[in-house]
Amino acid sequence: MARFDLDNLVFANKDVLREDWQPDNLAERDAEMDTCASALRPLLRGNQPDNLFLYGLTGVGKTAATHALITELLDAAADVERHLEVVELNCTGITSSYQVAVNLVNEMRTGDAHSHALTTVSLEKDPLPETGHPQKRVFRELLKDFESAGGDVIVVLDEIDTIGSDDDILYELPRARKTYDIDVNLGLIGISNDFKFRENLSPKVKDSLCEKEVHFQPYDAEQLVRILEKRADRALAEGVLAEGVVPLCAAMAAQDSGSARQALRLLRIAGDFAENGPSDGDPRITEEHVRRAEEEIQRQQVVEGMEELTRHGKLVLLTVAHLEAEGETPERTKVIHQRYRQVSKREGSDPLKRRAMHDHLTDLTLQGVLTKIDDTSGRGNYNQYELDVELDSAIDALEVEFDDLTAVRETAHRNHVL
Ligand SMILES: Nc1ncnc2c1ncn2[C@@H]1O[C@H](COP(=O)(O)OP(=O)(O)OP(=O)(O)O)[C@@H](O)[C@H]1O
Repeated sequence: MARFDLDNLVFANKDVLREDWQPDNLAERDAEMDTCASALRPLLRGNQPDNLFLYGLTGVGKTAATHALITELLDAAADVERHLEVVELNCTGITSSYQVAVNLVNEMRTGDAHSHALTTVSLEKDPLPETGHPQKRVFRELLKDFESAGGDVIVVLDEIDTIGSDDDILYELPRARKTYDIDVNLGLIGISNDFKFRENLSPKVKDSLCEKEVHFQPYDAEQLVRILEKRADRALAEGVLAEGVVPLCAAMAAQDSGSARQALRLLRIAGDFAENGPSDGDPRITEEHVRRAEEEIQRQQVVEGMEELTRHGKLVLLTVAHLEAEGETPERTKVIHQRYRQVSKREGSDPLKRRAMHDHLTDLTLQGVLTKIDDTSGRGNYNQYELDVELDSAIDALEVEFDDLTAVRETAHRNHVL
């Protein structure tokens, strides 16, 4: 096939399988969207809405449902001739209420406000500097801007957990009508995948932000099949899907996380393998492509996770990879530490004490690279660790940091674990 030949492609519209594609009708989230709609409906009659807090694990449709809902609400507001403005902020990297307020102001004031999926306000005012004002003053500016927007306002704060305990804004915004005497109905939608953040909210914030809480449960395999089928219909060329591919992507994602993002990613990467692999002019996505996609995703995950690791985190992972190649995992912390000391010395690093090394085992477990197994057999209670990713993926990722890992691969082959 010529390099840019457009015949025999797997994808009809690959964008439909991408993360930022907004489905017209969001399947499988009717109940959650109904609850949210009932909280926001008062706006259509010029009344104060209930604030909403949407939470659930990653990839379960919180943001997609919010976008779909706001689109419906804006249509309904236009029908009854009510002026409604929306400001959306993704709080990733924002760590304080002050920064949230400045970013909201600038979201409304700078020309690129509409680059956000939802934001509809666009004021022609100078942006605020990121620092240097008292917090109260920034809050006041924000509320003045809400008034200047000329209608009622919905503020969407996605990934709101990044502000941690610096959460004044979640208390101030819902009270703004009273405290700052502004004549705007204001609805706040907070979105988070951090369950601890929700648990740790102070009672006063909980009362105001979480007037209605909506828990998005992980999708099960059947739901993921229906979600994938809808998107695959538009994304893929006719007849390219082998039977069993969608159920396999759905089952893998349901078993692991219940995330639609993960299921879509599996299908997209499987499609890439099918489109770019040998096909005799008749490409088809097969279950084999899905399995390769899963390995590829895992490999990427480890590589990404590795980038965040310190040198000692990497040495700990290398140690567990050695043990895995020898067929010795799961293994206890004590033994891992003994091997880690040897590995560190060989790699020219001073080994950490056992407790400090154990912190790295915990971090790697939280990142999903290792699994911890409680061993209560025999005397005492031990933690054991093993890889939670394919050994092959871990070695690939480790090769970025360490020179020659051929010996680990050879050991793994000898022991039939690769
Ligand atoms: N019910 C659904 N139907 C179709 N696509 C969906 C559905 N739920 C989620 N998706 C898709 O899955 C991807 C992830 O969804 P979304 O960003 O809404 O998840 P989230 O719960 O907000 O995750 P995070 O907490 O990581 O931000 C998006 O591409 C979204 O379009």
